[in-house]
Amino acid sequence: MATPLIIAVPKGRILAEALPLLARAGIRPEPAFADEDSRALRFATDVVHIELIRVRAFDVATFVAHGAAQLGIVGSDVIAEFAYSELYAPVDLGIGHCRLSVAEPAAMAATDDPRGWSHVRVATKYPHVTAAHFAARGVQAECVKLNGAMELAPTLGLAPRIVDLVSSGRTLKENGLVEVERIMDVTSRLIVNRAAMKTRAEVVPLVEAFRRAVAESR
Ligand SMILES: Nc1ncnc2c1ncn2[C@@H]1O[C@H](COP(=O)(O)OP(=O)(O)OP(=O)(O)O)[C@@H](O)[C@H]1O
Ligand SMILES: O=P(O)(O)OC[C@H]1O[C@H](OP(=O)(O)OP(=O)(O)O)[C@H](O)[C@@H]1O
Repeated sequence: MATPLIIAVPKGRILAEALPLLARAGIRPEPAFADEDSRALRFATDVVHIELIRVRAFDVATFVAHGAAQLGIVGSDVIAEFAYSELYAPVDLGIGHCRLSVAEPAAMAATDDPRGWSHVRVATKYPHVTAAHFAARGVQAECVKLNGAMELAPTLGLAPRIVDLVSSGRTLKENGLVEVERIMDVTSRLIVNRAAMKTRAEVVPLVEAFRRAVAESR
């Protein structure tokens, strides 16, 4: 029997936006895939030999980089944070729009000038992107790694600033923070394992199917 082709898809907010794109690319998973209450992690699709796995957003890149999955759907924030050389990101899927930004308490921002920073202490889920961003402009960044709820860090004294994803800005506002610097714009991408691109004949036609699906949805 042929080895199945595995596509890694993040659970959470991207899943809902990814399902119509997958369908347009000709891949319809078994119903349990869209059911967030299901405890299954590996799902059949209506395409023989194509299976989906549902993993955490940050783990999609790791599964694909190591060849455990051949393709994946993941935010460009995650791709930038890992910078795996084994990953190729050929299609911008146009979903999961947000931005990665530096934020700080509104009272602090009133008198703060980012051009005067020489050292910053930052709470973030993105220590590598954060350090590289600040290093590029000669600022040393000391990062406190968190996996969520970064917005709590300034008021609780963990770090005066945060680097986190912003979309509507509601989370910042409700926690008394304001955006002071934008690091990158983010959308979700189709990622492919570079070796699989060469060794699995099904990969290139699938990439083209996703490209067409995105063009049709515009
Ligand atoms: N507010 C947002 N608006 C749009 N896209 C977002 C937003 N927040 C996150 N994303 C995108 O969705 C991806 C997954 O984010 P999500 O918040 O679902 O993951 P998470 O809850 O942090 O994941 P996990 O629980 O696995 O740690 C991010 O990597 C980013 O690309
Ligand atoms: O600007 P907004 O529209 O408020 O969106 C920003 C929020 O969205 C993301 O979190 P998410 O809602 O995914 O929660 P989580 O990180 O705790 O999973 C991000 O980490 C911010 O907290």
